[in-house]
Amino acid sequence: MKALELKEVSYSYDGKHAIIDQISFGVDCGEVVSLMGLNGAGKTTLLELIATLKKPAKGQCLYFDDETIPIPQIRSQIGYVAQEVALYDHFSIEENLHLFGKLYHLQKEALEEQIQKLLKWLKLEGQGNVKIKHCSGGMKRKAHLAAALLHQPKLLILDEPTAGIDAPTAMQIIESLRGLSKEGVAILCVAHSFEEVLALGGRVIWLKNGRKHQEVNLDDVSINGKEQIKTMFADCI
Ligand SMILES: Nc1ncnc2c1ncn2[C@@H]1O[C@H](COP(=O)(O)OP(=O)(O)OP(=O)(O)O)[C@@H](O)[C@H]1O
Repeated sequence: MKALELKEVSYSYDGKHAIIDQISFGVDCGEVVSLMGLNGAGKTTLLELIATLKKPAKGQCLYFDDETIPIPQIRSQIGYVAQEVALYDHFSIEENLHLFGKLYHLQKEALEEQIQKLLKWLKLEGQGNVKIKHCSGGMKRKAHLAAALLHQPKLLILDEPTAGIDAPTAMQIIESLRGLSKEGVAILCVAHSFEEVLALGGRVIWLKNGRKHQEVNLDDVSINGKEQIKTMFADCI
């Protein structure tokens, strides 16, 4: 099943210049798709369109092969991790997760179970009572990811989930994401570096000036091929 299908989606902030220009692609359940592109290529805008925070000027975003699914229902099946960590500084990681869980209307026991599962899975065990303002960048990113996963979304949309964190922690997050995709979650991720894209596997789509510039399935490419691709797309990284 397709978790997401974009059909010639366009968007403009001023009604004149297309920031997103007729982009089409799909993401299957259990698939990982990375988005790359230079600053200003349109990656964040595209994710906001997919997360239903913006409406396409033209074209259509389809979710779960269902043309009639209403926006609240789409949102209940999407996890969106924006570039900025949006957690309450004065509350602990667990307190934040409880707050978000209530927003998703999760039952108390199920929420507690899900929080403990996510803390363990993201290697945050024993750190749940640390206030966000005392967390390292990596801990904040992981807590943000946990908040987006509380309601067990089928489509996960991530805007540079490893920005500003060290390579081993970034790789831990990527491993966790790969695990999720194996469980059937569709993942669309703006990647921070080509190394991360390679570690994530799946498909990579390069955006350039709001358009889909190139698309490659890394699972079909040899190690030498990956080096060639890296060189080939150096102007987009
Ligand atoms: N609120 C806004 N109003 C007008 N223009 C905007 C707005 N937000 C973004 N833009 C413009 O849209 C274009 C795409 O921005 P966007 O943030 O989507 O790119 P990006 O690829 O995510 O960049 P980065 O890698 O720097 O995060 C840029 O030219 C940017 O200046």
